[in-house]
Amino acid sequence: MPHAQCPMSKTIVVKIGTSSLTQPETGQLALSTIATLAETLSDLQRQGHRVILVSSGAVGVGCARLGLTERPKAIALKQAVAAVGQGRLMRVYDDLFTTLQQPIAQVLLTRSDLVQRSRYLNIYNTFRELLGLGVIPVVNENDTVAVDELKFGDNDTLSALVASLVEADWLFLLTDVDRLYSADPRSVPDAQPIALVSSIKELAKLQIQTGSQGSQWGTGGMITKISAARIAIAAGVRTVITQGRFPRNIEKILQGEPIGTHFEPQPEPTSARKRWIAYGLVPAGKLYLDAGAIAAISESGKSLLAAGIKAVEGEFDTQEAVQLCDITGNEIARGLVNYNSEDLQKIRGCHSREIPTILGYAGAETVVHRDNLVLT
Ligand SMILES: Nc1ncnc2c1ncn2[C@@H]1O[C@H](COP(=O)(O)OP(=O)(O)O)[C@@H](O)[C@H]1O
Ligand SMILES: N[C@@H](CCC(=O)OP(=O)(O)O)C(=O)O
Repeated sequence: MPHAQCPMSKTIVVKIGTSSLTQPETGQLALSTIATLAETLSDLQRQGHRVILVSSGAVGVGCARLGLTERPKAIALKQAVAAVGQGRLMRVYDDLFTTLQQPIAQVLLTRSDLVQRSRYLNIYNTFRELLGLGVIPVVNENDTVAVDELKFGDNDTLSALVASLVEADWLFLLTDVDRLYSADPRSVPDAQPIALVSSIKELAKLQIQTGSQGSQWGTGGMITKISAARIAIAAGVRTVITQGRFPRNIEKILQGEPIGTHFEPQPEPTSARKRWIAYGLVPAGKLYLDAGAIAAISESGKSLLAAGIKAVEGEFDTQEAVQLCDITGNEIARGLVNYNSEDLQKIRGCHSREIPTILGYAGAETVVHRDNLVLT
């Protein structure tokens, strides 16, 4: 979020996971970590930076409050527990930040808040006002009302979307390991630490193993942090994975110390509208493309034509978002379609000039125009 007054001031999004906010043995709050985090973020705010905290912990704290020893699996129970924990969590944050004279705000988001462009922009305006007022917004998913089909699912993704929305300079993903490794260091003792990932291409080459899940209370494990980093760096946000137990490291990292794993931002960030298409919208279907179409969209920056579509999956309307995949289902891009799924089933594989005869009307020449297409 640009700031007219001070060129040195940065927009910083910090995400802290349940594994750092709670003590692993008891599930009780890790008070010293939270207090140091509050001090660090308040100091950064006072130095002129704009700070947003994305905090997990509603479910973990709710469980501790209710004496539950395991993260609930049933959705209704999880939503009820989150309602207990979120209030408790905010109470703790507000006590600590108030002691430090730092106002905070609670912002609870659901996936559907980002789908509609007007709501997406509205959230942007709210963040801008809060940051302009010197407030630190404390963001979480609104777990109590979120439905499965429309969920961020994990706060790593949420924090990357928030960082992209506000065009942050930095995203810090605080967790219970000191950095990213070539494999899960808990199960692979000789896993190699990774200090720097300089591009999305390099990330693919590293072939990092992440196992299937995270710690006992965490949700996504390392895999969601890596995909969050991809979203953030595509938006031009420098991303760091580092240990949550030492929040003061955030200041050291900002001063240039090589702590944690750094992901360099893409030099030419994807435009705000394309970021909304790629990550704000929820794709309603999939188009499977042949090799020629993949080369055309990914190497030559061309629009997608019907001729390159091998198969169509899902039911969607015109102007909805779909995933563009290779024949095995790997996503390459996302885009807004100019035809609904029913019409696409009829014209897939056909030349554009045949479309009016097949459909009985002259539709768009492209299925996804390059202005509405974004490589993921
Ligand atoms: N390649 C990897 N490098 C580092 N940690 C990994 C890796 N793969 C899996 N992990 C695991 O991910 C865990 C952190 O994820 P998670 O428990 O979801 O944390 P949080 O609650 O901070 O979101 C670590 O405890 C670690 O065991
Ligand atoms: N919204 C959930 C957190 C989901 C989540 O991503 O948790 P974590 O892996 O600990 O960051 C909560 O507040 O419990």
